[in-house]
Amino acid sequence: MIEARELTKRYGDKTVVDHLSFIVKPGEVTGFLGPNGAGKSTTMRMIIGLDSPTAGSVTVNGKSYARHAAPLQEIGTLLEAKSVHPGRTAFNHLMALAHTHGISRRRVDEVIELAGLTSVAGQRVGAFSLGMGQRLGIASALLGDPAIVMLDEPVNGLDPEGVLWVRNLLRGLADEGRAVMLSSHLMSETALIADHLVIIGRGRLLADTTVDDFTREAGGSGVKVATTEAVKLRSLLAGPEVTISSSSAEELVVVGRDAREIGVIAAQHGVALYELTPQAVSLETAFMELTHDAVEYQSAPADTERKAA
Ligand SMILES: Nc1ncnc2c1ncn2[C@@H]1O[C@H](COP(=O)(O)OP(=O)(O)OP(=O)(O)O)[C@@H](O)[C@H]1O
Repeated sequence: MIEARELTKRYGDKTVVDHLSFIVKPGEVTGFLGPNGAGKSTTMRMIIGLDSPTAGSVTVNGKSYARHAAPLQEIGTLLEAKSVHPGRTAFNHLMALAHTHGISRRRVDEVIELAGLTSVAGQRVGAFSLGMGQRLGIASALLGDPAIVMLDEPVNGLDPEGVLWVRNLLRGLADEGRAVMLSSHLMSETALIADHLVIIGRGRLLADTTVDDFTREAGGSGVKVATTEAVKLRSLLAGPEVTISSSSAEELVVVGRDAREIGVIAAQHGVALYELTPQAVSLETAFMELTHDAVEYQSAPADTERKAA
């Protein structure tokens, strides 16, 4: 378990992480989301003691990271720009790490296989593609068989097969009872892997929720119905919790009744429908709306860019 309490980091007069509290629980995948510059990497660096908090605290399995005698066995991490000696082979890199923690050669072979690196284990890391480097980073994170796995942007640079592999691997690790935390700036990808979401912007907590709740809230913007009998259908669907708007003579947008209910009412009254479409908001759109005011690097709208060009 990771527990952050009022975690704060300032660089000069800039507050990069601002009174952030959250829990990463065993048996769950926690997605740590935020736009570029939100403070995700800084928070992760503080979790493993690479940066010290200006205020607040964070513990890993009940203690600060530095107080664990064998931290690799508590928390396995993949942080961006991890330093790996380019002249070493993948096998030697993992063996060197294993030696520092008394981890057996057998475990090194296991993680090489788990990460799909068997055929390239004897190759120099400097010649690795971005995707192979990510796999090696994940293999390193799993070396100590840790109860917590924390990965910064683990699908960066991976091809679709690699993305699927990470997704299944992380799901499997959580199902074994481990606490899994992964950062991302992609909501849709994270929603496929995570159970729990911690969303930050400008270092502050914007939402601590579940993927199910976030998806449900993002989806509730009505059902579009098209029929030649719009006036009749409007009165059939009316109700105290129902709002109906109309953009043309044959179209209604109904909020407060789902598509199934509307279809059944229309059929019972012999009203023919030629469209019945739930107006789902994409997860990415909902995420962008949530984080909009907290985006550090706003891009100009596309048409402004065109005019400027
Ligand atoms: N050593 C530092 N000195 C000064 N400012 C820093 C330092 N490290 C990070 N920052 C600033 O802190 C903010 C948060 O950076 P951080 O890398 O934690 O964000 P992030 O959410 O991981 O972003 P990204 O998705 O782009 O990786 C940024 O504005 C960054 O410029």
